[in-house]
Amino acid sequence: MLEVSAIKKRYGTKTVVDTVSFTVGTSECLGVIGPNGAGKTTLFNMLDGTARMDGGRILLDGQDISDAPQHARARQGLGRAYQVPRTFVGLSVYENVLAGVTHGPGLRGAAAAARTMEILETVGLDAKAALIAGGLPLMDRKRLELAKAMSVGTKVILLDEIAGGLTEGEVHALIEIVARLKQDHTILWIEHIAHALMAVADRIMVLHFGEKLIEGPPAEVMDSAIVHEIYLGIAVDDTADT
Ligand SMILES: Nc1ncnc2c1ncn2[C@@H]1O[C@H](COP(=O)(O)OP(=O)(O)OP(=O)(O)O)[C@@H](O)[C@H]1O
Repeated sequence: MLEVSAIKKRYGTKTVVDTVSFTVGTSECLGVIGPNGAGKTTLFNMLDGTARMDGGRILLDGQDISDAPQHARARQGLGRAYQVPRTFVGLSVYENVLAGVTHGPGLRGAAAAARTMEILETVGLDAKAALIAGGLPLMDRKRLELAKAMSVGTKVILLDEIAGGLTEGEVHALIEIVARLKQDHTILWIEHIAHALMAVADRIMVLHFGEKLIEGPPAEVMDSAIVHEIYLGIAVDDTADT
């Protein structure tokens, strides 16, 4: 569904994403981790068209979207949920999602209304459809952020550290929603909360100074010497003695 080949981004003389490639299929979740400044957000910005690429190619469902503007990528089914929810605070929960299904997949009338309610049910907000978004507690704002990403992202959803700031119980509820979304979407998830990624991701990719260091099954990647080294500062040679 998403095929990324050798994408690159430079700011001035600094290469912040360096020749990164990966593919993610439907009903798959690729977790993305890496220390601060590793290039994770810049990667997402290139995927959704917020940042221009300096090289490489992105195929979405077989179509080359490398030069497509952000709104065109949204129309082709790519949505994104942000760490700090970007809700329209003065609109209702329902109107926030309706705006997405209208502008993304371009639904109208009864079809748009039905899709909006279906999405709200998926994230557990159907009973709160009429409430004003700005008054929701944090977990419900996260649910709404996911709903907005779904409203546009009919095929691919980018999740940008959505579990931040939640209680342990809320993180579990979020994991369940993401697992539901995964059934019929392609998901990329940047997340610092490791157990959330371990629960849903099929593979994890590690970025460091813009380069992809490793990609593989979650347990294998999290136990790898390279991850221990970059997160805990334990040199690979040292671990051999312990
Ligand atoms: N608009 C910009 N102009 C110049 N440099 C930038 C810009 N955006 C990001 N960078 C630099 O690119 C590098 C990668 O940043 P990025 O935000 O993608 O990292 P990250 O892995 O998402 O980090 P974090 O986990 O802290 O969000 C950093 O060195 C950052 O300072």
